[in-house]
Amino acid sequence: MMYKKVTHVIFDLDGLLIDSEKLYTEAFTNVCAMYGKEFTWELKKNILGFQGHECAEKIIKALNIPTSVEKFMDECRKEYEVVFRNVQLMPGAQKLVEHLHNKGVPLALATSSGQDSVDLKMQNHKDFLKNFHHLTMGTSDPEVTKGKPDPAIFLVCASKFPDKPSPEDCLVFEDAANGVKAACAANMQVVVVPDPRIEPEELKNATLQLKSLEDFQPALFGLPPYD
Ligand SMILES: O=c1[nH]cc([C@@H]2O[C@H](COP(=O)(O)O)[C@@H](O)[C@H]2O)c(=O)[nH]1
Ligand SMILES: [Mg+2]
Repeated sequence: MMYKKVTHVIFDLDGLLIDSEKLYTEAFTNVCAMYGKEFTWELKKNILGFQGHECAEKIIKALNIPTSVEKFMDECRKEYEVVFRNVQLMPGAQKLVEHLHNKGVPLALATSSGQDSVDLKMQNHKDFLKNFHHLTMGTSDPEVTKGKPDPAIFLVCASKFPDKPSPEDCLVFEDAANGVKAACAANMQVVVVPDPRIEPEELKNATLQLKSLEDFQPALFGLPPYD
């Protein structure tokens, strides 16, 4: 078998389980436009999967926007209140997560976001969150000393399962290149479901690349198959 058997699964959130990356893009586009600047894919691809303050820093610097990180983030937060009212789950997310949970596979979330942001984005998906044993939020958790691509978030997340699996026992799902790097650095296998515009070179270390979560076959990693 090409893939190693796992017992625990860790999911990224934005762009992987929920269709929020296009909403972040909408928010950033609007805030940049207030400064007469254009938020492009070239910029987006460099901030994908990073923590909020890192995104703000990179945008301000790249577009030479005359403002502070704090002010820019405040302006973004106002946009988030609007765009995140109706966040949709990604195709296949509910089916896969509920299937694994119902079969007794321990699941967790590891997101670069913070608590406020997760509360806002998941306001209509509270039942969905009950499938996860715990959430590790990079921006809110002091144990996560560095954001992705550092492996800290995945190692901290794995350590919060009661039976303390080793990294090799954990399978990560990601959409972003820096998340793939973080998972590899944590010594975990990683399934990537990327934005199709990401260069293949950036994802070459992923264990498996899929177009959609709907295409995932759990048995490949020794997980219970769909009935
Ligand atoms: O306060 C913020 N939190 C999160 C993001 C976004 O969230 C994504 C990371 O979240 P996750 O690790 O769940 O993919 C990033 O791509 C970024 O677009 C952001 O912009 N601002
Ligand atoms: Mg993501």
